[in-house]
Amino acid sequence: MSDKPTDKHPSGAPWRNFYGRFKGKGLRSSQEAYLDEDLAKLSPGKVTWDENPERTRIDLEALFGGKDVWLEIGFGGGEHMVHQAVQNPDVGIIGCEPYINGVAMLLGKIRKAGADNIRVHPGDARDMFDVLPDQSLSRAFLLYPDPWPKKRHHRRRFVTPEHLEPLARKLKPGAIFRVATDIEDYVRQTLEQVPKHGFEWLAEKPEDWREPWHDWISTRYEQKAFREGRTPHYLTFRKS
Ligand SMILES: C[S@@+](CC[C@H](N)C(=O)[O-])C[C@H]1O[C@@H](n2cnc3c(N)ncnc32)[C@H](O)[C@@H]1O
Repeated sequence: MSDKPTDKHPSGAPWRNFYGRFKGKGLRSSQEAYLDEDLAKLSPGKVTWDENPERTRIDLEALFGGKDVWLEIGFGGGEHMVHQAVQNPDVGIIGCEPYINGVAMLLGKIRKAGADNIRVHPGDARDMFDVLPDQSLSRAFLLYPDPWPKKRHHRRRFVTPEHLEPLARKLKPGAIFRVATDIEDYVRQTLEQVPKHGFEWLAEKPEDWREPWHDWISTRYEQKAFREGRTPHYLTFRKS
């Protein structure tokens, strides 16, 4: 059975009532329109459901016609994802973000750029790990993940086995995983944890973290980090 996106939730309420979590300012009416009109069309959720969870998978061939597939985890306002989509029309990009205001911002940017190679999951990246085929992604981005600064909250960080193990399974051998963070202790945890999951840190010298990627565009969160005097770190890993 296939799960077709429809214009309305079965209850008749607009989809935006069911996506993500609301946070921050209310949505402008134009943003509500983006959510109502565009989100169902941009869903990666053409999942073939099966009683066996191992066979419940997204058909990426149908979604992107055989293009390389990249994943952005926590796209915030979506500026980086739209930038990459426009620069790389031969790639299909799936973005995950539970922050509904961010999803609405992204949809506005997709309309403006006219990008047709983005699909949006308005929720947790772990939902995608459940439905993506293994070894299907050639790139993943984790850009300024939530820092969880208190020590007792470090286990909530994305760079923990709970997230890294399924992410590693979804990446192809040779795939690239980029992590940007402005938190030194996050760098420590990333360099400690990510290599345990079959990734090699691609740094010729330790200070290579200072250089942004050649195709980088600064994100909203990075701009905030600069304003508050924090230093970005750019880490690149390759999946073995
Ligand atoms: C600090 S913000 C950075 C946003 C954006 N990448 C940037 O650089 O501006 C971290 C984002 O990750 C999202 N996030 C947190 N946990 C997530 C998860 N499990 N799956 C997807 N997104 C997540 C949050 O909602 C938040 O928008």
